[in-house]
Amino acid sequence: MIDVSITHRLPPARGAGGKGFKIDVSFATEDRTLVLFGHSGSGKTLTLQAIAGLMRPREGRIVINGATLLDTATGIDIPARDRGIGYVFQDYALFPHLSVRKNVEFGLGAGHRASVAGNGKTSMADGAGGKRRVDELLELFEIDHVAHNLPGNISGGQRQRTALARALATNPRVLLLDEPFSALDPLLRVRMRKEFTRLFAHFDIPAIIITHDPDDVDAFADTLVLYEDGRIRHRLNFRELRAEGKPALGLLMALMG
Ligand SMILES: Nc1ncnc2c1ncn2[C@@H]1O[C@H](COP(=O)(O)OP(=O)(O)OP(=O)(O)O)[C@@H](O)[C@H]1O
Repeated sequence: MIDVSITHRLPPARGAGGKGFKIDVSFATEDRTLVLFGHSGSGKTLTLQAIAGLMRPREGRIVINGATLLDTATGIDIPARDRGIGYVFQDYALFPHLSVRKNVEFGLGAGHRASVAGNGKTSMADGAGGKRRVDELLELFEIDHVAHNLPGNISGGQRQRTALARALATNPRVLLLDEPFSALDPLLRVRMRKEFTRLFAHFDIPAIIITHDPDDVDAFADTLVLYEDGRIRHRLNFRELRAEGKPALGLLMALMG
């Protein structure tokens, strides 16, 4: 269950005119994959940052699978490192000086901190268990043969798999993916979408995905939230629309005008 409600106002950037930016969004779903869709600058990344604890909204409540990560009304604000979030940034944000293996291992350390903070999941950071877990992830993501390479010496798809493996190593409550396929060429995008579908089913973790690409929406959205200028303009239940044989994507395109 993902339940998010945030309100915040950002002042205009220094030297820039205008009113700044106001975000006021609220959505909840029991679905596994929620897609945030909308024009550039509509507030999608700010939403992920607030969920991850990287931005503190003025008012808000964020509950993931029963765990309250933020509730400004009651003063709850779990620190980012203890939220149990697997965040894959648009540019993957891999550590360039660490091997693929060490990047994934880093995730294990974060997972350990989250489990110490009491997210109810088993810790897997230590000793032989940790090494086994890293081996499993490297194999599952088909990056075991490049485990000792630096991120600068692997392909775009391998970089993306490394970032996802690192995020999943934390044993997260939820995955946050910011335009996960935008850095890939079109052919690789098609392949990685198929791989992600397989991996999502394997891990069975709720995911919130930001995208500008209707093909991502088609591949992943159970629920779709359409952002416009810091607000939610529409919410579509893609799972139901698909089940009813309705042209969900056509409906979305019509709504986008
Ligand atoms: N730290 C900040 N200070 C001031 N304004 C900011 C800051 N971060 C984001 N903004 C503004 O907030 C608005 C929403 O930004 P956000 O990054 O959430 O958009 P987005 O929907 O993710 O866009 P994109 O699809 O291009 O990534 C934008 O107008 C942006 O300029």
